[in-house]
Formats: sequence, structure tokens, C-alpha cells
Amino acid sequence: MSEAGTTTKKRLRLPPVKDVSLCWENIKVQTKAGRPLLNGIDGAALPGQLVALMGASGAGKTTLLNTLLHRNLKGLHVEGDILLDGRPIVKGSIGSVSAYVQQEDLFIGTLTVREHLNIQADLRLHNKMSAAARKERVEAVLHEIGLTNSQYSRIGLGGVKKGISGGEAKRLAFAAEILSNPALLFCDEPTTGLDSFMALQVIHTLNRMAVDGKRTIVCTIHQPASEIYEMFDKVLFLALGRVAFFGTPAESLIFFNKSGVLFPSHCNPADILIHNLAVIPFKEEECTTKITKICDNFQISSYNEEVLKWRAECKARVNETLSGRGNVPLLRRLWALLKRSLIDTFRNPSLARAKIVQKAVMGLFIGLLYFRTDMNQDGVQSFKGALFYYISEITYATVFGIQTFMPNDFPVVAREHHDGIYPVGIYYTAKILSYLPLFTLDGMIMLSISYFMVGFDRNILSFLRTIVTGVLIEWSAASMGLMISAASPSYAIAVSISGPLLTMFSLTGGLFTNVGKMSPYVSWVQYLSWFRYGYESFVINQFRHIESIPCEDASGKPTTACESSGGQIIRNLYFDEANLYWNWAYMLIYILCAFVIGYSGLLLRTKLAR
Ligand SMILES: Nc1ncnc2c1ncn2[C@@H]1O[C@H](COP(=O)(O)OP(=O)(O)OP(=O)(O)O)[C@@H](O)[C@H]1O
Repeated sequence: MSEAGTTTKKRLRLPPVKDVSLCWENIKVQTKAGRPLLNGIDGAALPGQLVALMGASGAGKTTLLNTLLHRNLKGLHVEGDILLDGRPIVKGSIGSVSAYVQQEDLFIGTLTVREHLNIQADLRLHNKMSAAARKERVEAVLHEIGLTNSQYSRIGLGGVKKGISGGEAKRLAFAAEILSNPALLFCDEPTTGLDSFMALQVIHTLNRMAVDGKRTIVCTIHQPASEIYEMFDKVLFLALGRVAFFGTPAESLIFFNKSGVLFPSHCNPADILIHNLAVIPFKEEECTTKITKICDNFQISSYNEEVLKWRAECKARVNETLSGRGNVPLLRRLWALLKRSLIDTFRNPSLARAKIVQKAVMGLFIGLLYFRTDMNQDGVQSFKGALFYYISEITYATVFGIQTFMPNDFPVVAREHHDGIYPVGIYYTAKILSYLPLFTLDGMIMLSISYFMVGFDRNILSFLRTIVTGVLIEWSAASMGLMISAASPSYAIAVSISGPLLTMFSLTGGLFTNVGKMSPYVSWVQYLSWFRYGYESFVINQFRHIESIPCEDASGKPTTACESSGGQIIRNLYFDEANLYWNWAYMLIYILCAFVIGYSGLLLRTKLAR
């Protein structure tokens, strides 16, 4: 290989990790009601080891993993020591030196593999790493995890849009977690949902990360195939909340065989072991006696003595210093989330393209419907109708369009927030900023296409005021849509809240009912309605300079009812000319309040989504 080639290869490797060992001693977990889940679990994972936590369903694998990670322990009472290089782990500190690959892979499916990693690098890598260094790290991780061939493929959305394979998705989840090059990695059921070939690939990747990278890896696993079983350095079997065995896979066969478990040839040993450690319905007593005997045997076995030695080795590393991940600049995280939201918004055909095309078509339609309306009594009604229609058109599409975002994003946001990658506020700000261009442009397109076709005031300032009012209406609708979406548990609930609210706001907007003559029981609703603020500004802007309007219909016939000047139109609607710009201020305040309420709702939902 050429020298240049050698340099490139060197660059593509992750830097060596500062290895760590993890041990746990006498871990006891019980529910608040006093039900024991784990009862005195000891163990250790040393650098370069891939350790599997195994056992029948309900044995306590996830509970042990959560205990080691200090996560999801609400409602449980935990005792025992967890030591990282000899030092007790204080609550939450393990997260800063380790990574956790969770069972369910959650991604923004519109991104490519490389884009996802670039954004994760910007979100996770500390402030001392330059943009070039972060790019290099992504390159190294792509090679390390074996994702270079699919780096430009879209991740896809399960069941909606085909993307990368399940095995690639799992490896992508690893890739994101090892960007920060952690020495300690936890994985929950990394092979669940994968076929045997993909599962083997995934465990092979983990094995390589442990052996080559000197990482310490702990994972839970369900009934692995024999080939996979042999790839673990250590297996820890849990049963009835106790350790049934901890040692190498080869030793496990010897130990369990001595404890009376038979392994017929051509059978998967892991299947047989898990079957033997399960409490089978209607045979509870028999199973409990057998399992208790196995656990007792292990306690007095030489394998348990080995575990005690590893633990001592782990404790002896007390002098090593550990460094956390470091700080990630807030602005960089905001920019990364903004990029992700922008890509997602503009690649989401149901939102971006549909919105632009729809508004262009509606602009043309309104333009043709009210084409060259003359200023007479019929014309006044048409102008008023067109102005109110603008508000409806901008509002409904915006509120319901924007509400689609939260159900898709929420699981990812909740996880990333709880993983400490960013606070919800940064995500929310980025999301709002990402919607700004789209939810400003589409309304402007509709107004610009139709405004002069209808025959509204040709004065450029009047046109610009219409645009500004339109943008504020759209942003009022967007902020309300976001607020309801952020605080609602599902899209269906968000829509069912928004529908009636919009009807109320529309009815109190000034066209259907006179704002000055509403029933006192509901007249306050108008002050929550941007229909009312927007319509008043639209009407004042169009009519206030019109001094005389003929009292005749479109065919020239005199009319009995007549609004003979712009001022009269404004007064008849109980509007006030002084409110033209005040309404802009009210809408701005409205937008800010809705954003703040939406943020609070999202924060609360995220906190509850543990
Ligand atoms: N917060 C909790 N409150 C009450 N019981 C709990 C709690 N967490 C876990 N358990 C109980 O502890 C037992 C062990 O659960 P755990 O999820 O750890 O098992 P597991 O071995 O991971 O099972 P599986 O393989 O099915 O995921 C189960 O009976 C479960 O119902």
C-alpha cells in the first residue's frame, strides 16, 4: 500500500480508548411493595470483554442493566455498590463515560446514514473537537462499524418508507453511540428483531469493538444462536433474581452439566440453559427447587471465586482518572438540530412540496374567483370575503400541517433528551426556526399570486402590509398548532382539540358575527382569535383610504343597503382604525405566549416519558 493509503487508513481508526472496568457488588433491587427482583448480584466486566446478561423472561436482565446505568429505576429500591475503576458511581455519572444502545432503534428516517452521524457528532462531541476532527471521527466510525457502503442511503421509516436493513439500523445505533469513543458500552437486546445472519453480524461488530478497541461491553441478550453464544467473553445467567452462573460460555456448559443439565448434540446450548432456568407454569415448585440448587452450586463453585477475583481487579484500579465527554457548545447543538429539522421538513413531501403547490393553486383560484372585483356594494362583499378566506386558508393548512411533526419526532427527542444530548428547549427552538421559512413562504406565495388579480389596493405599502399581516396570521396559527401538538399525547388528540378551537376562532373573527355585538358569554373568545386580529388589520388596510363607494351592485343597479365609504365599512364591523398596527403587536405576543406554553407542555411530556 502507498504511503498516502497508509495515512488514510490510520486516520480512519478511532483513537484508543482509556480502558475502564466495571464491577457490581451485592446488588439488591426490590419493588416499593417489597417484591425482590435482584437478590445479591455480584459481577465484573473488564476491558476488552463482551459480557452477556442472560436468563429467562422476567429473570431481571433489564433490571440489572438499568441498575448499572442508574436509569428507569422509578418505583424500585436499589442497594449495593457499582464501581467504575474502583470508584463508586455517583448518580448519573456513568452516563458521561459510557454509551447505551437501547433496544428500539429510533432515527429521523428522512436522513441518510452519514447525515445522521454528522448531526450526532455535532450534538455529542465536545467543544475541543474542531469541525474537521468531528468529520474525521464520523469517517472512522463508518469504517469501524462497517457502514461505508450504506453511508448515503436514507435510513427510512419502518413500515412507511424502505431504508437500510435492520442489521444496518442496529449498527447505525452503535455508530452514533461510539462517536464519543466511550470505553464502556451497554446494549439492551442488540439482536432482537434481526434474522440469524444479521444478529451474527451485529454481535461480531460488538466483539470487534471489545477486542480491538479494548472496550468494556455489557449487553442483555435473548436466546442467542450457538455461534453467537460462543462469541461472548463472559455470560452471566440470572434466575429468580440470583446469579445462576458467571463465566465463559465454555465453562457454562461444564458447570451446568455438572448441575444436572443435559445438552443433547445439535441443540443450541443457550436455548437449553434458558429453558432450564425458567419457571414453567404449573411446575413452579419443581423449577424453583432446581434453580435454587443451581444458584447455590454456583455460589460455592470455583467460577464464583473467579468472579470475586475480577471484582478485586476492578477495585484495584482505583488510581486511574476518568474523564467525561466534556461540554458541547449550545449554539452548535442548536445548529445541528436546525439542520436536521430543515432536512426533515424539506424532504417530507407531504409537508413542504404539498404546502407550496397547494398555496400556489389556492392563490390562483382566489385570484380567478374574485378576478378584477370592482369597488361597488357587491365588490365590498367580495373583498371582505376574499380577505377572510385568506385567513382561513392560511390557518387550517398551517395548524393541521404543523401538527404532524410531533408524533414522528417525539420518541427520538424524548430519548435524546434523557440521554443528556440536548435540553428540550434547544430542540423546540430549532424546530420553530426550521419551520419559519416554509410557514412564511407558502402564505406569501398565495397572497402575492392573488392580491393584484383580485384588484386589492395597488399601493405597494398596502400590499406589503397585507403580506406582513398574512405572515403574522400564519405564525399565530403555526404557534397554536405547535403548542397543541407539543402538549398532546397523540396526533388524533391534537386534531380533535384544534378542530373546535379553530371553529370558535373563526366564528368570532368578525365576518360571521359582528365583534361589537357578540353575546357577552363568548365575546371574550375574539381576543384569543388571530382571525379577529388579522381580519381587522386586513380590512383597515384595504378600506381606510376609500372615501366614496357607489351605492350600486355589480350590474349598476342602486342598492337599498349601502356602505358608502371605507370608514363606514370599518365602523359597521365595529373595527377601529387605530388597531391596524396594534393587531400586529397582539399577534406577536400571542405567538410568543403559544411558543412558551407549547415548550412547557413538551417539557412536561418529555419528563413523563421515561
Ligand atoms: N419498576 C418496576 N416495578 C415493579 N416490577 C418491576 C419493575 N421493573 C421490573 N419489574 C419486574 O421485575 C421482573 C424482571 O423484569 P426485567 O424486565 O428485568 O426482566 P428481563 O429478564 O429483562 O425480562 P425480558 O427478557 O422479558 O425483558 C419482572 O417480573 C418485572 O415485572
